[in-house]
Amino acid sequence: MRNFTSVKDIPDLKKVVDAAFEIKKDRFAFQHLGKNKTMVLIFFNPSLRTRLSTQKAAMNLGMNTMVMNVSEDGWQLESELGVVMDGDKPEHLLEAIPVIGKYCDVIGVRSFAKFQNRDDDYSEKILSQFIDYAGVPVVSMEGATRHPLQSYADLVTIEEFKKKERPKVVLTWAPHPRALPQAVPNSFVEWMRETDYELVVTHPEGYELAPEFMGDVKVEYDQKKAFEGADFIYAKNWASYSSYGQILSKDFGWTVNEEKMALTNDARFMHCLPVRRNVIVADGVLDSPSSIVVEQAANREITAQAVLKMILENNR
Ligand SMILES: NCCC[C@H](NC(=O)CCC(=O)O)C(=O)O
Ligand SMILES: NC(=O)OP(=O)(O)O
Repeated sequence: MRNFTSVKDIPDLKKVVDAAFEIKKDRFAFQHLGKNKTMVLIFFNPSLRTRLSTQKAAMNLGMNTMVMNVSEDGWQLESELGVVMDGDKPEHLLEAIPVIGKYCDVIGVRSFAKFQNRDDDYSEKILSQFIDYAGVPVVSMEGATRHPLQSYADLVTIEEFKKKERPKVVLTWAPHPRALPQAVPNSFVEWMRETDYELVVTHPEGYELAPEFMGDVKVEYDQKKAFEGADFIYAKNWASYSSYGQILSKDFGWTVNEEKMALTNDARFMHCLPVRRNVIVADGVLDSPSSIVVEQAANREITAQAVLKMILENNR
């Protein structure tokens, strides 16, 4: 594996789950791999978990890390090709990316969907320029259409907490005041489809995810029906794909609450965080023993480390 931007970069899903559990046993056993290696983490958008867990993962492997919030600390970067740069952006990605690549051995990039143009977002315009011009391996720390470090941690968390071989996993849309990207749900579905779990997606009409991610995954428009017998409830808001970037509903009838959780098979509650309390999910669920959101976030360190370990081993 050179770059990590989707589940398709993973050669064998079972092996990477085992690799994560191996790291969990002793996360400092591979310090020799990263000695004198540097990771640069570039953020076009805010972060708490990805920033800290990926840095920690790199440090566990003996790497040095440098973090840059491009939107605040650096020159504003132009990404359009062939433009006359007489506006507010002093530097082009075409120079910035290879320069960053000269200072490090691995680059992590976070660049969310901009919601200006669906084709630009779904072609991963920024992330693919990093892959083309960096000269070193690139790890997605949430692109426009996927959040693979999150999904890998989600999978490991389900493996840790599942009580039956083939759990029923439900991805439910929930309301939110802002338009959020489809990266987390797309990616979650993409990873879950590689397992033999029973996967059901539930959302209001108009919130269908891109067909390339959904394939033949079952959509149940009745949220309560979807919750019946579920072993895991994964909540997330996303903006519409078909009416691209639009908020079609803020219906609090979709908030995950105790009454709905009672329909499940004593399900565990998951969310990638940050989560808006009493909008996405009621306090009563988030503060109950069924919530595993903190354990899920803790696994971000483990799976980021597993990814970096694979990259360091393969690019020696
Ligand atoms: N990295 C995990 C989620 C990041 C982002 N959430 C957010 O932007 C939430 C912001 C807010 O709640 O206002 C998303 O949905 O893709
Ligand atoms: N879940 C997640 O990626 O969190 P951050 O946006 O805080 O990094």
